[in-house]
Amino acid sequence: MPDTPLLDMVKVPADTRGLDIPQLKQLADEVRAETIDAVSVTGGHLGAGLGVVELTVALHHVFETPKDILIWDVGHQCYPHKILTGRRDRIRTLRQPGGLSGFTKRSESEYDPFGAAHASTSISAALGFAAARDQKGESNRVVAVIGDGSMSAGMAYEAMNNAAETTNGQLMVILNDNDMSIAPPVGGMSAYLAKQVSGGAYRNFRRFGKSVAEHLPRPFRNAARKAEEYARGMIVGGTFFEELGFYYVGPVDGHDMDNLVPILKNAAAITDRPVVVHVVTQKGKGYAPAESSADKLHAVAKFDVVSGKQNKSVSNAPSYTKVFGTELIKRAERDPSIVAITAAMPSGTGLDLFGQAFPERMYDVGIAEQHAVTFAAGLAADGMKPVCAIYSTFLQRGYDQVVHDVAIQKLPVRFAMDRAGLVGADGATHAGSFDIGYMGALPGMVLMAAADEADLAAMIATSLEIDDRPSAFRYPRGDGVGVEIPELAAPLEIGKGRIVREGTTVAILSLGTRLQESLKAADALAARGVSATVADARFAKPLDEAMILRLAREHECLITVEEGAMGGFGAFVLQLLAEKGALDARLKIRTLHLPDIFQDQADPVAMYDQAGLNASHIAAAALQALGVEGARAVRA
Ligand SMILES: Cc1ncc(C[n+]2csc(CCOP(=O)(O)OP(=O)(O)O)c2C)c(N)n1
Ligand SMILES: CC(=O)[C@@H](O)[C@H](O)COP(=O)(O)O
Ligand SMILES: [Mg+2]
Repeated sequence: MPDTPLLDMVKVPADTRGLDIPQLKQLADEVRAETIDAVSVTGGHLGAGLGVVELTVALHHVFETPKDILIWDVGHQCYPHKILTGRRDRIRTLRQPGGLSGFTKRSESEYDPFGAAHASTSISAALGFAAARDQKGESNRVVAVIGDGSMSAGMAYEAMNNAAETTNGQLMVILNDNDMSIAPPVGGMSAYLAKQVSGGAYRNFRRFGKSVAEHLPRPFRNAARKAEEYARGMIVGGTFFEELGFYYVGPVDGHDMDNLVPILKNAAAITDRPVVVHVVTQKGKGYAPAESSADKLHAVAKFDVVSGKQNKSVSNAPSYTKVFGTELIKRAERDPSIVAITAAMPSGTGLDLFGQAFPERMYDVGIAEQHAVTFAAGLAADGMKPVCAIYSTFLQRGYDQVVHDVAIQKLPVRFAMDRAGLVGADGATHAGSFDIGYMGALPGMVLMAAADEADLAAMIATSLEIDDRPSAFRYPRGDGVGVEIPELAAPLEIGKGRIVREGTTVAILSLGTRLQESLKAADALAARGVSATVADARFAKPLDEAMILRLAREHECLITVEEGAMGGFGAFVLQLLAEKGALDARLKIRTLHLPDIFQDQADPVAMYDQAGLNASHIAAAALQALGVEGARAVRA
């Protein structure tokens, strides 16, 4: 590599515009090395970013960002983009408290015109920008970069379907086809794209240049018609996109700067209709440990650059995800009607284990949560026991389907909601904050929250026995607390909580894994001479009315604690007490829940501290409610 690193001179994309192709190639090499080094100290998403290094350099070279709009789908591949857009000095704060987000974020930079993290939103957002430019008479280009995996979501088609009649040539969609999602891609679109790519060598610049001619203003077109040959393959391929009114260009080698730059320039010259440029890349490109890894190092812990060895934290308790996967296998061995559905997250949900055991009974529907839910509803309607495993945050994508296709029809779909509560480094976009409210509001829904891994096993058993209505159980990202899990957990009595510790003055009513902190809070209160009962609600719906009314009746103070936003469990308890006339001046109540803000990334414990949901906060809330002096300074 030449002496003077170009990356030291390139602070923002404008600094790349005077570079020639060899220099752009050098810059790409430097950006790739910087990305690998940065992620080795921060952890995060690696494979996707490595796959778009050349594309990122070429896009910022060809388009005048930030005036031209560049929107990354999901945004997990945006680290090279951040390095090139004035954030190289902070790239080693990625996903750290107070540091750079692991995804694109409007508040972080003018080069991030639209935030991401949930997949398949980029074309809709880009179309919005394009339509706005049309309205304002501005001619800047708008570019959306979307991966092949993210093209499996309905939202991408909704936008493609709408594009041709919503804007003229402002919109360009770069389809980043690396033939990977987190796992290998699934579905017809993936097969279609593979066919496009397999149709011979990638198109190159020499032939494409002439084909643009027919899209040039008329005076130039005749000159172009003299050209001996239009690049038929460059134009005719991509029928699917052409039918949607797009001009299809590709497939193009996304690592070949010699062709990528001129092709992007030519595609940018097409202004009479939206353009899709089908770029073929390799996820994990340029880093051997990523290239050889099955998941192309989609997400990594901190690692040693030379060996690729990750410093993964070791715990003697299994993760909740592992417990879910293992328990479901046990149940499926005994019940052939059990089938499992994931929306492109087999390893994240633990269903990869289930899929190995029962390949015919595990469905990966791609990034398609809406479809996953209604597909599960169809399975349930025809007598199967579908377990739909979708992260709490991603289930938001399929909520109307939960209401309309599952709950109203009282279909016994089982929802395994992993990543419930705060998730840490992925920050606000991935927090499972809202499912208690949005699932608990549905008539007939049985909604459970595991306090530990043994509870999770029992809730899986409980859910599988519920055949007359939908049920859901939530559990957090990360490891359990190390309690023993029975070989075959007994199902719970629906709507029944449990008293874990008897006391007299304060009742702490916990839902989910805040139980451990609630018990520590009771100890802290005891040290201050205050006796506390600790109860595990287990069910957010139906509530254990008898237990809750008794707690209210027999204690001076009632504290509810949940790993969810306001309008969830605490609200349900308050509504119950109000309806039963159990709210009176004697009873002092505090509902502890996630704060009414979107919390940025940090370590989960620190985030729960910020949220006021650790033991010291629970104890302080009780003392403050009781009017005890110095309530705030409780050391738990
Ligand atoms: C709605 C939604 N569902 C699931 C995910 C989890 N997820 C993040 S990246 C990814 C795979 C994306 O594949 P692709 O678009 O091909 O990008 P690549 O990683 O291959 O660059 C998935 C499933 C998500 N971010 N959003
Ligand atoms: C980018 C994305 O959405 C996924 O990769 C997500 O970050 C996975 O989250 P977990 O690491 O909790 O499985
Ligand atoms: Mg992909």
